[in-house]
Amino acid sequence: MGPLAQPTGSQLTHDSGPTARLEMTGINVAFGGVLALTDVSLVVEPGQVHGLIGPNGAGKTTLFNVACGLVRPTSGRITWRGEEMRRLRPSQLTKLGVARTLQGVGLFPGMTVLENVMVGAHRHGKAGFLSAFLALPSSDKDERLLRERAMRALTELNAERYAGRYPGSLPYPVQKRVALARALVAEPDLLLLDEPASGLAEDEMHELGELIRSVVGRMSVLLVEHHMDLVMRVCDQITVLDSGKQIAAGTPEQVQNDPAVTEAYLGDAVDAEADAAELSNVDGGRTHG
Ligand SMILES: Nc1ncnc2c1ncn2[C@@H]1O[C@H](COP(=O)(O)OP(=O)(O)OP(=O)(O)O)[C@@H](O)[C@H]1O
Repeated sequence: MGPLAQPTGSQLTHDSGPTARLEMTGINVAFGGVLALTDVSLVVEPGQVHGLIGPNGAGKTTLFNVACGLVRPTSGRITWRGEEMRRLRPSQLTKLGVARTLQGVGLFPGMTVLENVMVGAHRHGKAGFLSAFLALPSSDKDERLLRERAMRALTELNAERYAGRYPGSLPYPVQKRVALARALVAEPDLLLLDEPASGLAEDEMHELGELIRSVVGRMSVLLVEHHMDLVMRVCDQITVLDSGKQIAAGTPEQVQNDPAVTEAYLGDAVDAEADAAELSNVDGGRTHG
């Protein structure tokens, strides 16, 4: 389920107004015997950046995947623009005004950067996804418009000079920018970002933060991210998960000052330290024993 699902009502049309609100309520997800999410609720308000944070294994990616329809919750309710969603196919995301970037970059290796971004523009191009994908636009005019939109998106991401290159020949941070251009070119009302800053250098992360803030007038954003400074800088609201449960929610300031959050992260750090100590003992044993 998720915005990928068909609305149970009749409205499938584009609505970029203030009703563009994603609401997930009482979400439970079980993978076999593992409870990945227990009674989690989260609302992405129109025009806001909502951060989703938590230590490793907290359930962030699972909730993100619920929001984009890749994981079907065991129970719970998802509404998008006031319409309850039921089971749907990922191909419907764009039509519903939702775009996402996943942890992996996910570009098509056999297509140029420009063609990759053109694929993302199909929501607005009359030529349609299949035509764009097969490079068979229904008309020269359609193709020209599609190209112009894609170039504009690449320019916004400062990646226009790579338009004719193939993704595999580009550094990882550039590939990430192209993936973001592909998501933005559809002009979504909701942008879902899963760890967009991973693998980025400090200055690139700063640029990413500015970019996220710059699109907020046009869309809302759900951001899963480990880099706390980025999250605290760009988010209006934050939900914190730990072991599949929501342990805090609020503004960056509220969340930062919440003892439950400190404890969850501290616990994680202490575990990591213990693991590291254990590892160094093992290593020491092997080397010197
Ligand atoms: N497909 C799956 N099958 C079984 N268990 C899964 C699956 N996906 C996730 N899990 C489990 O669900 C829990 C939540 O995982 P999830 O990846 O959502 O956490 P996360 O907060 O995104 O972690 P990280 O920050 O390490 O990416 C973990 O215990 C994980 O092992």
